[in-house]
Amino acid sequence: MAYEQEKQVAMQATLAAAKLCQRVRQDIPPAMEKSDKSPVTVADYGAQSLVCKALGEAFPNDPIVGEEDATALRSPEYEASRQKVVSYVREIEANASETEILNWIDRGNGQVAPRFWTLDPIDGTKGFLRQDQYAIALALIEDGEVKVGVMVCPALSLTSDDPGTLFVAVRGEGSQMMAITEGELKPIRVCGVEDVSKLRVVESVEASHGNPEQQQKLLDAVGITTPSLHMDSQAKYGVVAAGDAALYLRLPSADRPDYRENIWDHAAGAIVVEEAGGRVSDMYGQPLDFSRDVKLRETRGVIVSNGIIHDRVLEALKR
Ligand SMILES: Nc1ncnc2c1ncn2[C@@H]1O[C@H](COP(=O)(O)O)[C@@H](OP(=O)(O)O)[C@H]1O
Ligand SMILES: [Mg+2]
Repeated sequence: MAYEQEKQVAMQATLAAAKLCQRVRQDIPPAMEKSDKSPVTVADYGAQSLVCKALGEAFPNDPIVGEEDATALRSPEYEASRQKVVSYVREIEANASETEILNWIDRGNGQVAPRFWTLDPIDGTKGFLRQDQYAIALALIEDGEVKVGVMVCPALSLTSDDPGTLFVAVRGEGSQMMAITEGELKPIRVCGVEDVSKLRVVESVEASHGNPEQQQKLLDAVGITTPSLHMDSQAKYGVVAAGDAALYLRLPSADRPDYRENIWDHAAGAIVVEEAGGRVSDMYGQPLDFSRDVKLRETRGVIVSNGIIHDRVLEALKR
């Protein structure tokens, strides 16, 4: 099977990171603030450290484009947070030194290349802090195409009562899902459409990450009457891929017209939905361009669907 080693390493690495995140969340961490004012926690750093360590050992030549870097954490001001990161990582990597842990985080400073990984160690940090949904999202991109994607959603239960769901996809080989406690991968498929009005839709919890008014107008135009489910992180891609929702809408925020989506916020989710039979595009129907930059500069809005409903949504958007 193609990319078998990449798939296995990515799954093991994100599961270890998820274990660290669950452990940190028991302690309800205070958030630090990044220079762009977005929140970050010791779990974001710890998760990035573990995933980059595993990738660095298995694929030493692959750059990693990760969301975090250790610059702030290395400063005297963040001594207490640094010690916490080190202590949580050592629960999993007992012999790791502080220098190694910080260097693993900084392996995520790579650039877009012909072959690279992109990592969001905690996608949905606000959800993580609220005790809601979040995901560890990792994708391998070659020549601009996502080849492997893994998302671990530690708080999501779809097939089991126990929380924790992993999604994985390899290009050309379909998408699979497993309840973390069960550990058995099963193929997943997007849902069909019987009655458009009853389709389930997922949107962000954070209103400022999309455009709730325009999204509601669009749903009215398409004729969907079921109230949307609000969920943080790329878990939204997961529920579309698993057939639990038909549509995920993310229109550009009216307050932040200059905002551009990050590559790590979409790469893993996109392949999981596409390989489950769904479709992912921007609001003009263009595919997301993962070949150029950390920011999806040409992408405006993201529409994720079961495929069947996609053109109808794009048509309504045009109107
Ligand atoms: N104005 C904005 N528009 C779209 N996405 C935004 C945004 N501001 C922040 N985000 C992104 O939204 C992500 C969370 O997505 P969601 O709303 O689906 O939970 C954040 O990821 P992080 O939590 O990894 O920082 C962040 O990258
Ligand atoms: Mg994110």
